[in-house]
Amino acid sequence: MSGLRIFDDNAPGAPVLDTGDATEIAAHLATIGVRFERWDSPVTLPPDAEADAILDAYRPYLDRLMGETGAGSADVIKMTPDHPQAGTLREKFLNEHSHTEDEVRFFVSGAGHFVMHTEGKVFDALCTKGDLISVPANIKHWFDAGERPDFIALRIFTDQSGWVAHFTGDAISARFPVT
Ligand SMILES: CSCCC(=O)/C(O)=C/O
Ligand SMILES: [Fe+2]
Ligand code: NI
Repeated sequence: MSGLRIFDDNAPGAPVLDTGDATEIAAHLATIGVRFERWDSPVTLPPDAEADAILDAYRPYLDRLMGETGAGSADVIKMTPDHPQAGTLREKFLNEHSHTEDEVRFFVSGAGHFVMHTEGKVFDALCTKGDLISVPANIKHWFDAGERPDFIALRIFTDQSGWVAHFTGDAISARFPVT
């Protein structure tokens, strides 16, 4: 189930809000400019579907999203517990960073935490199958799907160079473990 916990950024372990209600999640995230939607999409795919088949199946949704956001490209990220780069990618995404474009992701399956750090607060959004999240450009954040990541997500890019992160050097994610 999707969820949201909000903390003061100097008080890990003591959430000021903890909810699993999608309407409440969306409303709280909207206060920091984050778009969150749960999509009841009719798409069904075999668990071993290739990236191209996933992109094709979601093409109508992607076209609409890309039209709305002005994005130019989309890809699929698929993480499994035995992915050879699971550890390396986890380290990379766990370091607090920002992007110069909105980070738009749709969870086709599985789950992961997007954690935003802004206005003296930490917003830990647990995204699960069917969730769309858009983290605005320049908001500090990190991502964690744990030691055994298991998710497929669509990623939508405006930046022609693909995934470009600006790391803050703050080790805050170690103080706010989410998995
Ligand atoms: C679920 S997509 C992988 C994470 C990612 O691209 C990112 O920028 C996290 O902040
Ligand atoms: Fe990011
Ligand atoms: Ni978790």
